[in-house]
Amino acid sequence: MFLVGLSGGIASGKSTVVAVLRELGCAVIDADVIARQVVQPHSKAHQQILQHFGTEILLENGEINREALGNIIFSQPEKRRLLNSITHPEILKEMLKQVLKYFVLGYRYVILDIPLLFETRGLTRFMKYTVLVYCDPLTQRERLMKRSGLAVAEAEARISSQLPLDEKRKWATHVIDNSGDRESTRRQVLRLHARLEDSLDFLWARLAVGTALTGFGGLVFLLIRHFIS
Ligand SMILES: CC(C)(COP(=O)(O)OP(=O)(O)OC[C@H]1O[C@@H](n2cnc3c(N)ncnc32)[C@H](O)[C@@H]1O)[C@@H](O)C(=O)NCCC(=O)NCCS
Ligand SMILES: Nc1ncnc2c1ncn2[C@@H]1O[C@H](COP(=O)(O)OP(=O)(O)OP(=O)(O)O)[C@@H](O)[C@H]1O
Repeated sequence: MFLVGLSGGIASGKSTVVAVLRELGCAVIDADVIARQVVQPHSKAHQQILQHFGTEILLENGEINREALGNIIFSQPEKRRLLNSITHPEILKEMLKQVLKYFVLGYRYVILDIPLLFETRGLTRFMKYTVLVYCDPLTQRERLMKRSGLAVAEAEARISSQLPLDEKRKWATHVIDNSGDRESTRRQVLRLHARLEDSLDFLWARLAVGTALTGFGGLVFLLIRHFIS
Protein backbone atom coordinates (compact mmCIF):
# COMPACT_ATOMS: atom_id res chain seq x y z
CA MET A 1 0.00 0.00 0.00
CA PHE A 2 1.21 3.53 -0.65
CA LEU A 3 0.18 7.01 0.42
CA VAL A 4 -0.57 9.96 -1.83
CA GLY A 5 -0.48 13.39 -0.17
CA LEU A 6 -2.85 15.93 -1.69
CA SER A 7 -2.51 19.58 -0.77
CA GLY A 8 -3.01 23.10 -2.01
CA GLY A 9 -3.80 26.46 -0.50
CA ILE A 10 -6.92 27.79 1.12
CA ALA A 11 -9.73 27.70 -1.52
CA SER A 12 -7.36 26.46 -4.25
CA GLY A 13 -9.73 23.58 -5.07
CA LYS A 14 -8.74 20.55 -2.94
CA SER A 15 -12.35 19.57 -2.18
CA THR A 16 -13.26 19.97 -5.86
CA VAL A 17 -10.47 17.56 -6.87
CA VAL A 18 -11.22 15.15 -4.02
CA ALA A 19 -14.89 14.95 -5.08
CA VAL A 20 -13.78 13.60 -8.49
CA LEU A 21 -11.31 11.14 -6.93
CA ARG A 22 -14.03 9.82 -4.59
CA GLU A 23 -16.37 9.45 -7.56
CA LEU A 24 -13.66 7.27 -9.15
CA GLY A 25 -13.67 5.04 -6.05
CA CYS A 26 -10.50 6.30 -4.35
CA ALA A 27 -10.05 6.14 -0.58
CA VAL A 28 -9.57 9.71 0.67
CA ILE A 29 -8.87 10.92 4.19
CA ASP A 30 -9.72 14.59 4.76
CA ALA A 31 -7.65 16.41 7.42
CA ASP A 32 -10.14 19.32 7.61
CA VAL A 33 -12.96 16.91 8.56
CA ILE A 34 -10.75 15.24 11.17
CA ALA A 35 -9.70 18.68 12.47
CA ARG A 36 -13.39 19.31 13.25
CA GLN A 37 -13.88 15.92 14.96
CA VAL A 38 -10.86 16.19 17.27
CA VAL A 39 -12.05 19.47 18.84
CA GLN A 40 -15.52 18.24 19.81
CA PRO A 41 -16.56 19.08 23.41
CA HIS A 42 -14.91 16.85 26.08
CA SER A 43 -11.98 15.94 23.81
CA LYS A 44 -8.39 16.59 24.93
CA ALA A 45 -7.89 19.22 22.19
CA HIS A 46 -11.14 21.01 23.17
CA GLN A 47 -9.97 21.28 26.77
CA GLN A 48 -6.55 22.61 25.74
CA ILE A 49 -8.06 25.18 23.35
CA LEU A 50 -10.36 26.39 26.09
CA GLN A 51 -7.46 26.64 28.52
CA HIS A 52 -5.35 28.77 26.13
CA PHE A 53 -7.95 30.79 24.22
CA GLY A 54 -10.63 31.27 26.91
CA THR A 55 -14.40 30.85 26.90
CA GLU A 56 -14.86 33.66 24.37
CA ILE A 57 -14.11 31.18 21.56
CA LEU A 58 -17.02 28.93 22.60
CA LEU A 59 -20.54 28.86 21.19
CA GLU A 60 -23.48 28.57 23.58
CA ASN A 61 -23.66 24.80 23.02
CA GLY A 62 -20.02 24.38 24.12
CA GLU A 63 -18.64 23.80 20.63
CA ILE A 64 -15.72 25.85 19.28
CA ASN A 65 -16.77 29.06 17.54
CA ARG A 66 -14.75 28.46 14.37
CA GLU A 67 -15.25 31.94 13.01
CA ALA A 68 -13.95 33.55 16.23
CA LEU A 69 -11.00 31.15 16.48
CA GLY A 70 -10.22 31.67 12.78
CA ASN A 71 -10.18 35.45 13.24
CA ILE A 72 -7.62 35.06 16.01
CA ILE A 73 -5.28 32.53 14.45
CA PHE A 74 -5.21 33.93 10.92
CA SER A 75 -4.10 37.35 12.23
CA GLN A 76 -1.69 36.20 14.98
CA PRO A 77 1.08 33.79 13.93
CA GLU A 78 2.02 32.82 17.50
CA LYS A 79 -1.61 31.88 18.30
CA ARG A 80 -1.72 29.89 15.07
CA ARG A 81 1.38 27.97 16.11
CA LEU A 82 -0.22 27.32 19.51
CA LEU A 83 -3.45 26.00 17.95
CA ASN A 84 -1.43 23.86 15.52
CA SER A 85 0.58 22.38 18.40
CA ILE A 86 -2.68 21.38 20.12
CA THR A 87 -4.57 20.02 17.12
CA HIS A 88 -1.95 18.54 14.78
CA PRO A 89 -0.85 15.58 16.96
CA GLU A 90 -4.54 14.60 17.42
CA ILE A 91 -5.24 14.99 13.69
CA LEU A 92 -2.21 12.85 12.75
CA LYS A 93 -3.21 10.10 15.22
CA GLU A 94 -6.71 9.91 13.74
CA MET A 95 -5.34 9.94 10.18
CA LEU A 96 -3.06 7.03 11.00
CA LYS A 97 -6.04 5.04 12.37
CA GLN A 98 -7.95 5.67 9.16
CA VAL A 99 -4.95 4.65 6.99
CA LEU A 100 -4.83 1.36 8.92
CA LYS A 101 -8.57 0.88 8.34
CA TYR A 102 -8.14 1.26 4.57
CA PHE A 103 -5.10 -1.05 4.66
CA VAL A 104 -7.20 -3.75 6.38
CA LEU A 105 -9.99 -3.18 3.85
CA GLY A 106 -7.49 -3.97 1.09
CA TYR A 107 -7.11 -0.56 -0.58
CA ARG A 108 -3.88 -0.42 -2.55
CA TYR A 109 -3.37 3.31 -2.04
CA VAL A 110 -4.90 6.04 0.09
CA ILE A 111 -5.08 9.76 -0.67
CA LEU A 112 -4.49 12.07 2.29
CA ASP A 113 -5.99 15.54 1.80
CA ILE A 114 -3.80 17.67 4.09
CA PRO A 115 -3.95 21.47 3.62
CA LEU A 116 -0.69 21.99 5.53
CA LEU A 117 1.20 19.02 4.05
CA PHE A 118 4.11 21.09 2.74
CA GLU A 119 4.21 23.31 5.84
CA THR A 120 4.43 20.34 8.24
CA ARG A 121 8.05 19.25 8.45
CA GLY A 122 8.82 15.68 7.56
CA LEU A 123 5.31 14.67 6.52
CA THR A 124 5.98 14.37 2.77
CA ARG A 125 8.57 11.65 3.43
CA PHE A 126 5.73 9.17 4.05
CA MET A 127 4.10 9.91 0.68
CA LYS A 128 4.97 8.09 -2.52
CA TYR A 129 3.45 10.99 -4.51
CA THR A 130 2.49 14.52 -3.56
CA VAL A 131 -0.24 16.29 -5.53
CA LEU A 132 -0.59 20.06 -5.43
CA VAL A 133 -3.96 21.58 -6.33
CA TYR A 134 -2.74 24.87 -7.76
CA CYS A 135 -4.67 28.02 -8.60
CA ASP A 136 -3.27 31.39 -9.68
CA PRO A 137 -3.09 33.92 -6.79
CA LEU A 138 -5.81 36.29 -8.05
CA THR A 139 -8.31 33.52 -8.73
CA GLN A 140 -7.54 31.97 -5.34
CA ARG A 141 -8.24 35.26 -3.56
CA GLU A 142 -11.45 35.85 -5.52
CA ARG A 143 -12.78 32.34 -4.85
CA LEU A 144 -11.91 32.59 -1.18
CA MET A 145 -13.64 35.97 -0.79
CA LYS A 146 -16.73 34.69 -2.58
CA ARG A 147 -16.89 31.35 -0.77
CA SER A 148 -16.25 32.68 2.74
CA GLY A 149 -17.66 36.21 2.41
CA LEU A 150 -14.33 37.81 3.35
CA ALA A 151 -12.94 41.27 2.63
CA VAL A 152 -9.67 41.57 0.64
CA ALA A 153 -7.49 42.07 3.75
CA GLU A 154 -9.02 39.07 5.56
CA ALA A 155 -8.60 36.86 2.50
CA GLU A 156 -4.98 37.94 2.15
CA ALA A 157 -4.26 37.26 5.82
CA ARG A 158 -5.54 33.70 5.37
CA ILE A 159 -3.61 33.13 2.17
CA SER A 160 -0.38 34.47 3.65
CA SER A 161 -0.71 32.19 6.70
CA GLN A 162 0.35 29.40 4.33
CA LEU A 163 3.37 28.88 2.05
CA PRO A 164 2.73 30.46 -1.39
CA LEU A 165 1.36 28.01 -3.95
CA ASP A 166 4.23 28.85 -6.32
CA GLU A 167 6.63 27.65 -3.61
CA LYS A 168 4.68 24.43 -2.95
CA ARG A 169 4.63 23.76 -6.68
CA LYS A 170 8.38 23.12 -6.56
CA TRP A 171 7.97 20.31 -4.04
CA ALA A 172 5.02 18.42 -5.50
CA THR A 173 5.47 15.36 -7.71
CA HIS A 174 2.18 16.19 -9.54
CA VAL A 175 0.36 19.49 -10.08
CA ILE A 176 -3.32 19.98 -10.92
CA ASP A 177 -3.97 23.50 -12.17
CA ASN A 178 -7.45 24.53 -11.02
CA SER A 179 -7.21 28.12 -12.33
CA GLY A 180 -9.50 27.28 -15.24
CA ASP A 181 -12.98 25.79 -15.36
CA ARG A 182 -14.14 22.64 -13.56
CA GLU A 183 -14.05 20.58 -16.76
CA SER A 184 -10.36 21.30 -17.30
CA THR A 185 -9.67 20.29 -13.69
CA ARG A 186 -11.72 17.12 -14.08
CA ARG A 187 -9.66 16.08 -17.12
CA GLN A 188 -6.42 16.55 -15.16
CA VAL A 189 -7.81 14.49 -12.26
CA LEU A 190 -8.74 11.67 -14.63
CA ARG A 191 -5.14 11.65 -15.92
CA LEU A 192 -3.77 11.64 -12.37
CA HIS A 193 -6.06 8.76 -11.44
CA ALA A 194 -4.90 6.75 -14.45
CA ARG A 195 -1.28 7.32 -13.37
CA LEU A 196 -1.98 6.19 -9.82
CA GLU A 197 -3.61 3.03 -11.12
CA ASP A 198 -0.67 2.47 -13.53
CA SER A 199 1.75 2.90 -10.70
CA LEU A 200 0.27 -0.26 -9.16
CA ASP A 201 0.62 -2.15 -12.41
CA PHE A 202 4.25 -1.09 -12.44
CA LEU A 203 4.76 -2.45 -8.92
CA TRP A 204 3.19 -5.81 -9.74
CA ALA A 205 5.14 -5.99 -12.99
CA ARG A 206 8.38 -5.34 -11.06
CA LEU A 207 7.48 -8.06 -8.57
CA ALA A 208 6.67 -10.54 -11.34
CA VAL A 209 9.91 -9.84 -13.22
CA GLY A 210 11.88 -9.85 -9.96
CA THR A 211 10.47 -13.25 -9.00
CA ALA A 212 11.13 -14.70 -12.43
CA LEU A 213 14.72 -13.44 -12.47
CA THR A 214 15.82 -14.01 -8.92
CA GLY A 215 13.47 -16.58 -7.44
CA PHE A 216 11.76 -16.34 -4.05
CA GLY A 217 14.66 -14.53 -2.27
CA GLY A 218 14.41 -11.73 -4.84
CA LEU A 219 10.65 -11.45 -4.28
CA VAL A 220 11.11 -11.03 -0.53
CA PHE A 221 13.82 -8.41 -1.17
CA LEU A 222 11.55 -6.44 -3.54
CA LEU A 223 8.63 -6.57 -1.08
CA ILE A 224 10.79 -5.31 1.80
CA ARG A 225 12.27 -2.59 -0.42
CA HIS A 226 8.80 -1.47 -1.52
CA PHE A 227 7.34 -1.22 1.98
CA ILE A 228 10.25 0.68 3.49
CA SER A 229 10.67 3.10 0.57
C1 LIG B 1 -9.02 27.94 12.42
C2 LIG B 1 -10.24 27.08 12.24
C3 LIG B 1 -11.04 27.00 13.57
C4 LIG B 1 -11.13 27.74 11.16
O1 LIG B 1 -12.22 26.90 10.89
P1 LIG B 1 -13.07 27.06 9.53
O2 LIG B 1 -14.25 26.13 9.68
O3 LIG B 1 -13.35 28.51 9.31
O4 LIG B 1 -12.12 26.59 8.35
P2 LIG B 1 -11.70 25.09 7.91
O5 LIG B 1 -11.35 24.27 9.11
O6 LIG B 1 -12.73 24.54 6.99
O7 LIG B 1 -10.32 25.34 7.15
C5 LIG B 1 -10.33 25.96 5.86
C6 LIG B 1 -8.92 26.09 5.38
O8 LIG B 1 -8.19 27.01 6.20
C7 LIG B 1 -6.83 26.68 6.15
N1 LIG B 1 -6.32 26.47 7.53
C8 LIG B 1 -6.95 25.88 8.56
N2 LIG B 1 -6.16 25.87 9.65
C9 LIG B 1 -5.01 26.48 9.29
C10 LIG B 1 -3.80 26.77 9.98
N3 LIG B 1 -3.65 26.42 11.25
N4 LIG B 1 -2.82 27.41 9.30
C11 LIG B 1 -2.98 27.77 8.00
N5 LIG B 1 -4.10 27.51 7.29
C12 LIG B 1 -5.10 26.88 7.93
C13 LIG B 1 -6.72 25.38 5.33
O9 LIG B 1 -6.41 25.68 3.99
C14 LIG B 1 -8.10 24.82 5.40
O10 LIG B 1 -8.39 23.98 4.29
C15 LIG B 1 -9.86 25.63 11.80
O11 LIG B 1 -9.36 25.65 10.50
C16 LIG B 1 -8.83 24.96 12.71
O12 LIG B 1 -9.19 24.45 13.76
N6 LIG B 1 -7.54 24.94 12.27
C17 LIG B 1 -6.49 24.28 13.03
C18 LIG B 1 -6.32 22.86 12.59
C19 LIG B 1 -5.63 22.78 11.25
O13 LIG B 1 -4.43 23.04 11.12
N7 LIG B 1 -6.40 22.41 10.22
C20 LIG B 1 -5.89 22.26 8.89
C21 LIG B 1 -5.81 20.79 8.54
S1 LIG B 1 -4.32 20.06 9.11
N1 LIG C 1 -12.53 25.40 -11.34
C1 LIG C 1 -13.36 26.14 -10.59
N2 LIG C 1 -14.12 27.10 -11.16
C2 LIG C 1 -14.93 27.90 -10.41
N3 LIG C 1 -15.05 27.79 -9.06
C3 LIG C 1 -14.33 26.85 -8.43
C4 LIG C 1 -13.46 25.98 -9.16
N4 LIG C 1 -12.86 25.14 -8.27
C5 LIG C 1 -13.33 25.48 -7.06
N5 LIG C 1 -14.22 26.49 -7.14
C6 LIG C 1 -14.91 27.16 -6.02
O1 LIG C 1 -13.89 27.75 -5.22
C7 LIG C 1 -14.14 27.57 -3.84
C8 LIG C 1 -12.97 26.79 -3.21
O2 LIG C 1 -12.93 25.48 -3.76
P1 LIG C 1 -12.71 24.20 -2.82
O3 LIG C 1 -13.67 24.21 -1.68
O4 LIG C 1 -12.67 23.00 -3.71
O5 LIG C 1 -11.24 24.54 -2.29
P2 LIG C 1 -10.44 23.95 -1.04
O6 LIG C 1 -9.00 24.00 -1.42
O7 LIG C 1 -11.00 22.62 -0.63
O8 LIG C 1 -10.77 25.04 0.06
P3 LIG C 1 -10.39 25.09 1.67
O9 LIG C 1 -9.04 24.57 1.84
O10 LIG C 1 -10.41 26.53 1.97
O11 LIG C 1 -11.45 24.34 2.36
C9 LIG C 1 -15.48 26.83 -3.74
O12 LIG C 1 -16.49 27.79 -3.54
C10 LIG C 1 -15.62 26.16 -5.10
O13 LIG C 1 -16.97 25.98 -5.46
